[in-house]
Amino acid sequence: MAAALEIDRVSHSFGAVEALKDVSLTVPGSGFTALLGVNGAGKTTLFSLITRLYNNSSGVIRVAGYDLRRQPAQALARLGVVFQSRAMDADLTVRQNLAYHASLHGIPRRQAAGRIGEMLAQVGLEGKAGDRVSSLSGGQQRRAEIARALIHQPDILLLDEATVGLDVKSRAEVLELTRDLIARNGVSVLWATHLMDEIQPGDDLVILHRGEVLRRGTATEIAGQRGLTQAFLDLTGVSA
Ligand SMILES: Nc1ncnc2c1ncn2[C@@H]1O[C@H](COP(=O)(O)OP(=O)(O)OP(=O)(O)O)[C@@H](O)[C@H]1O
Repeated sequence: MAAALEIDRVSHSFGAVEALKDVSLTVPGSGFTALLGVNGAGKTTLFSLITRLYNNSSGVIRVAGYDLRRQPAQALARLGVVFQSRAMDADLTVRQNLAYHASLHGIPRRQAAGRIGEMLAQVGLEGKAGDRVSSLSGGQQRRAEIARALIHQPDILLLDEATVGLDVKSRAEVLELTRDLIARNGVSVLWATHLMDEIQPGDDLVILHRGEVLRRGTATEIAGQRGLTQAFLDLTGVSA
């Protein structure tokens, strides 16, 4: 299976601050890849490059085989994103938010209506389509954002610290839902987090620290005998 995302030697600076230094990683065509790093590691900067909020001026980014710089429309069409900050219009209903997103992707209205129902059912929000986003709980809003991000059937879903600000129960639900979607939709996931307990032994794991990829492998390989917490501490000098 082709890689869902390939990052090859990507760097990015904000003036004198080198936010990403020669970053390379691959997200396989299916499954859960965790991008683990403490605050300031460069996770959001990397997501901003993948989504073209910033231009990548060095290295290559490929989404589902499409070069982001040369074939941006094709690449972005294969990408679904849940940003760290809330990104839905709180005064509109869930359905209106999703319909707007579907129209941006050129999905015909009738097809979009069916797809919205299907995705809301998958994230456990059936019956909430007509509710204003502002009336939903934080966890429900995140789930609606996941449904929105999947409306155009992307190959890869990026989630940037998707559980920040949620209570323990909602955090677990959002994470479990995301893992279920991999099995149901065959989508592949890049999950950026600073929380080690969100990572499972079989997950692919990339450790990003101060803009550099320190390790890539399965969580089990990286953890070794000492466990992931100690391995992270040994690698970075800080605890996640
Ligand atoms: N717009 C910006 N201007 C200047 N420096 C920035 C900007 N955005 C990020 N940085 C710097 O780049 C580095 C990486 O930040 P980034 O936000 O990508 O990290 P992060 O891993 O996503 O952390 P967090 O979880 O806190 O957002 C940090 O040193 C940060 O201060």
